[in-house]
Amino acid sequence: MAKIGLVAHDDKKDELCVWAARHKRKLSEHQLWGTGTTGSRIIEATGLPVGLLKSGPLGGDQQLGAMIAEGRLDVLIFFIDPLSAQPHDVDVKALTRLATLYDVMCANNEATANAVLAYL
Ligand SMILES: O=C(CO)COP(=O)(O)O
Repeated sequence: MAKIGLVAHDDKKDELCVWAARHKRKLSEHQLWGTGTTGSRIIEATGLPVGLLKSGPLGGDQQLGAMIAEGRLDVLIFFIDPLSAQPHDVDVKALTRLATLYDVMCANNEATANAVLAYL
């Protein structure tokens, strides 16, 4: 069982919810964590249990980063919106940086998320 973090920027939340619903059975085999809004939307969309952290801009990205640094997260599924500026861009960069540093599987789009989930 892998520990998976789920995050999406606002314009990507629908896409992540549809993806999570499509992969509900496989995701149910793993322990799920999400930033506040994304995690709540995934619970609504799938009924899967998701541990809720703070909303991303309020520290949720940093909480996921801390989980990575402490070895408590195996996979990060983070649908980033490449077309919008984020007020908390430094947090976004810190999270993806820690995922890279700690060699955590990190999927920033649907194609990669599919590949990661197929691997698990
Ligand atoms: O901002 C986010 C990722 O950077 C996600 O946070 P929310 O899921 O709370 O919207």
